[in-house]
Amino acid sequence: MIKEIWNTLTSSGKRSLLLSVTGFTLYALSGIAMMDIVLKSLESVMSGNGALMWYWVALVACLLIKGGSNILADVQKHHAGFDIVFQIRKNIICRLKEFSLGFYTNERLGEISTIIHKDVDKMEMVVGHIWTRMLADFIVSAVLLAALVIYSPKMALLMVSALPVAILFLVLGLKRGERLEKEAGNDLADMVSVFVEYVKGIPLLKAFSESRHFEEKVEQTARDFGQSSKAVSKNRAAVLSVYGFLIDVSFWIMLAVGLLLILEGSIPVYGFLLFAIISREFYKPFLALESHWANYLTAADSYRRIKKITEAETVTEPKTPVSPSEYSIDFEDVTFSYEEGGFTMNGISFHTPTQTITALVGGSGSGKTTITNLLLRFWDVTNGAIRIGGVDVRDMSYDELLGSVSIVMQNVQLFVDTIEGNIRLGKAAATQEEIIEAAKKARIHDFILSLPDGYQTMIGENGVGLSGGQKQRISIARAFLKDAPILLLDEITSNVDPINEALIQEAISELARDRTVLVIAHHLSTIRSADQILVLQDGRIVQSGQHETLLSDTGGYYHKLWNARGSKGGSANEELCG
Ligand SMILES: Nc1ncnc2c1ncn2[C@@H]1O[C@H](COP(=O)(O)OP(=O)(O)OP(=O)(O)O)[C@@H](O)[C@H]1O
Repeated sequence: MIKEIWNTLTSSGKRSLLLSVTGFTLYALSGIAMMDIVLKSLESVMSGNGALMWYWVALVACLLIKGGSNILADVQKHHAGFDIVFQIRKNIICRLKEFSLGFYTNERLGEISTIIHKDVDKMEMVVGHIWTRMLADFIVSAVLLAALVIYSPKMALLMVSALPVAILFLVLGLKRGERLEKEAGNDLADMVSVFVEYVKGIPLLKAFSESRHFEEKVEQTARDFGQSSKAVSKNRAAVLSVYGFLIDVSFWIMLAVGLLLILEGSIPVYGFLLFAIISREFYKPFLALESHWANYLTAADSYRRIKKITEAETVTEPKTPVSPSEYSIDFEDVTFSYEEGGFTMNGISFHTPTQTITALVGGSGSGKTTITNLLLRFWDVTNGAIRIGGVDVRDMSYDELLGSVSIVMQNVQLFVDTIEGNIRLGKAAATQEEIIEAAKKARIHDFILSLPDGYQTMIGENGVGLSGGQKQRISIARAFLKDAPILLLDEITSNVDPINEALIQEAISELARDRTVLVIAHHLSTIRSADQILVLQDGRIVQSGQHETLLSDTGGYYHKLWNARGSKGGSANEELCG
């Protein structure tokens, strides 16, 4: 991690880091020098040498160096910390754009947001606040040890006598802490994820009087996190107390034996006092070792989660992308499964000629959405191929693939922006006229004009303030504006009033014209005139053809679905194909 973080820093970040370490080192050394000067001046006063003036000058000089180096270290440590945070966030943002959209279904929103907020911020703490001080403290210790060994090897040896045992004890304690920290980190991510899910689902849970069950789940994750955090703190406290005690043992052995050395005349009183005072500075990084290390562990855990994003698989782009010349769709013996042992699609083959409509019908979980997901490369097929205009979708540039497809799904995603801004998502460079034209085709223009701020009306998060049908028509306007040759349509099943439903149906019929359309059909009546109907069951195409032909097979699955459609069937004038 240390090497990777160092490589992530920009050259100015690296410079700031080194300057900060230098500043902290000078700060500590000048403080120690001041103590030595005071001792020396005491010795000189006691022995009657009157050079006190020079000691004062030296003290003032050291004080100025101490103050200046502290300012330098503090300013530069923040520069280094912000540099690493900015670089990591920049890397993550770049990666987020490269992932297949399937990544976002797998990864939980709460976990991603914890990584971006909390984990990345911890990196600032490691680089700015921990590394700089830790490095400086150890440099100071090494300098002091060298100086004290030269002054009195015996006393220096006594000073470090219990250190190896203390450090061994600490390392073993920290190893245990590492495992506990990891568990606590995972529990935190789980808690945040469940909490976000809970908050997002409150209206639904209330509607189904199901909130108690979910509250228990939230409580349980909070309890798990509380317990794992407690285990971390308990372990840390125990290890720290024993470790501090062992270092203290070194110190007191040194003083006790030091007194004997004074008596036998091996060291002067000045030397004894020098060790008594300066050894405290020598021990400082060792005493802070546990907290440095504990912070390092927390940061390493965060860094592991950050790498889950920065090293997750992205969509592979072809070396030499190919563009299709027309927009037929072919699935050729496609095999796919989301995970081992889970839902599997087998031998899916079909051909949708350009500018025709293919409807996907089948029970819930039969694989209709999976077919559209595979076309968009949200996941890649395990075997077989998917082609647009004869070109394997993996040979098209991902941007071109996504640019060739408009999607109108049931769950419309709207952003906190103006209505115009939300429609403009279909084409960033669209003119005002183009946006109005798209809204007219989507049968939403009159409604927008009836609002006090018209196209500049702000809409709340996820379209708060708009009805389901209005949101649908805004998403249809986006698709008109994008004007892509392929349209993926998830037929609306949510309850919209009859007027909205009729308007949506009219708009969709117009949108479907002259495009290659794959429609996930829930109302069989609306796709009776589709050019082709694919009937899916458990991840396989069990029937295909046109409505009348399929219906005439009285033993077939389509016939069964048609008879079971009941009130969901809709009326004849709802035909998708206009
Ligand atoms: N991201 C995923 N990871 C694992 N399994 C998944 C994932 N998405 C869907 N599935 C599973 O794949 C199967 C097919 O799902 P799919 O959404 O394609 O069905 P569908 O026919 O569109 O259903 P519905 O009409 O209810 O939307 C289901 O069993 C579903 O649980």
